[in-house]
Amino acid sequence: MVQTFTEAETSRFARIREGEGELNIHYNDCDPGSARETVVMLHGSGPGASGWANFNRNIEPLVAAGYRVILLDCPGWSKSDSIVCNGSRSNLNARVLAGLTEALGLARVHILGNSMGGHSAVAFALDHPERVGKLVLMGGGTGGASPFVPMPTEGIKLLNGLYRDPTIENLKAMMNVFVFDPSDLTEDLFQTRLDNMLKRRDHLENFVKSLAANPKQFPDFGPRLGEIAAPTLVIWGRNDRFVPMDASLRLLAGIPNSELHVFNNCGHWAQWEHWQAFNALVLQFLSR
Ligand SMILES: O=C(O)CCC(=O)/C=C/C=C(\O)C(=O)O
Repeated sequence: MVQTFTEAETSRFARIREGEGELNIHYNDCDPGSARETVVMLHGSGPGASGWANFNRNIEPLVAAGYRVILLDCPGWSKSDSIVCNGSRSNLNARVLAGLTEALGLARVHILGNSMGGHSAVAFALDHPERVGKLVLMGGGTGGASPFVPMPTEGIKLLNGLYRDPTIENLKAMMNVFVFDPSDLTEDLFQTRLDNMLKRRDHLENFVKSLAANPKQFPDFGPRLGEIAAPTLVIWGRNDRFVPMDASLRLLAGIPNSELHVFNNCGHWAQWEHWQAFNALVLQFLSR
């Protein structure tokens, strides 16, 4: 029988040191009870994003395969403390991930990062190589300009605009660019996402302040990708209008032990748009 989980029953908090203070960090812990390995999933930077919202189609198959799945809500999202990030948000998230894995006694984890989560996974792998098993980078992994697509991309412009003016119309405009086939997006999904956004206007305001303080929240790790020894699966949507597919080629070229899978007819949310094939791909990669 497939074990099912709810957000509420898996909801946890941990206090993580950051600088001179502490952050109250929310995460979901989906533990089958007999797991030998842990997969940490890191969400993207959109308004109202959370681990659960990004990865709810990916949790149960991984738990059914025996993995403990932890969904970290980065500072500035969901039920975690808010923060103004004046430096690298990729490295801030990596420090929080380091604190959480230490608090949970996890010496080594696999990391599945979506967009900003991918950038943060790479930052963590560069700072703590001994604590990374395998990496799955999906729609992210490094900042830096595309040689082919005008930046900021149309998707990022809509994302930044939504932070400034959080309306259902602007949310729909962003989400319709987010995925290749918007027909799968429901009014319920929009409303849930809008409710999550409006519950934490401090997150919205602080993201705008962070961008003003440092427009390059996600550094270009290109020169350091060769340091990553972890086996890495890069997954992208060919029709990604947020972080263009050529970023996947930079990751493939830079990370020595990496491979790339591109989903056709897929936007920026491969783990949601093609979830069955995505889950099978990830499980096969992790099991090797
Ligand atoms: O700007 C970047 O490089 C990262 C963009 C990003 O992380 C966007 C992700 C958005 C979501 O995952 C979401 O809104 O659910």
